[in-house]
Amino acid sequence: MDLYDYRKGVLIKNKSNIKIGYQGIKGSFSEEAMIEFFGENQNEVSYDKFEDVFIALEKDEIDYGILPFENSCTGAITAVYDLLSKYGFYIVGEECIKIKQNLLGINGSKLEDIEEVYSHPQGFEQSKNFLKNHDNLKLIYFYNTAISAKHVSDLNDKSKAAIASERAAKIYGLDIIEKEINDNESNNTKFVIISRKLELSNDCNKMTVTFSLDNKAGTLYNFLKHFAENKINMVKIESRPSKSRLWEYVLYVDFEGNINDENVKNAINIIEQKSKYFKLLGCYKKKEI
Ligand SMILES: O=C(O)C(=O)C[C@]1(C(=O)O)C=C[C@@H](O)C=C1
Repeated sequence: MDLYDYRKGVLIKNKSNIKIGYQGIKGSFSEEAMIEFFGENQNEVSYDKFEDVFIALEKDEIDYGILPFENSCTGAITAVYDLLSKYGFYIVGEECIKIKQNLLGINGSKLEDIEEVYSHPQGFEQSKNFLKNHDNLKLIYFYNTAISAKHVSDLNDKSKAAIASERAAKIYGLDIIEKEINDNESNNTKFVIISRKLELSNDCNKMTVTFSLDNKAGTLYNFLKHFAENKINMVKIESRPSKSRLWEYVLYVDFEGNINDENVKNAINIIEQKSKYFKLLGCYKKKEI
């Protein structure tokens, strides 16, 4: 496909009167990331599962979805990569928020009372050290950290706790039994804003492309050298099983630049010609932290 075909995408998103979908309920980190990116009082729709956000976008029920993409300690949220490829949507923005996990219980409950803890798998994964030191706790995997907090509040039982944010504690009237139990102090999650259409603008300074490789010696080097030769700063590579052919992979590469930069055009033109499958997933504004 000629690079210029990509410009059929919408130019610069119009942020008024839009419907935004996220996974979870009020008090989830996804909702927090949505507020950070789009601002307060948006026309928001919440869903139980990541895939529900994709389905809603496909059905035109929402204009954008916001989903977690990578945690600074636990790595890629691979389910979201796979859904992005399944539904063929685009990345139009990114947000990054600091994640502080807390052990929450109903009013008056103490650590000694807790027997069962509810959270999203990421909540447990990010609080491994705390949980290792309290291995009597039974962990119950739940859709989302905030849904866990609400559930504990509804159960109104001193033996139940949730791992979730301070904001979720406030919203669902829970006490913080143990503050900031995440293993790493600089625990951040990057979120992507997804859309049915590609959006391009001159102030975009980060891009994501996805492509597949032949399983032959030197193929990856032969692809990646085009980034180096064009002096492009690559910021991330993620590899996911292609799912259509056994032991074949699809690469997701993030790099700095804009689709209109000559060096970017050179590199991605060559990579596109050489790869069996290629897609420009997005050209968006990098979140500076
Ligand atoms: O459970 C939430 O509150 C979410 O928004 C989901 C999610 C995730 O899937 O990674 C988002 C950010 C944090 O890393 C923990 C959980």
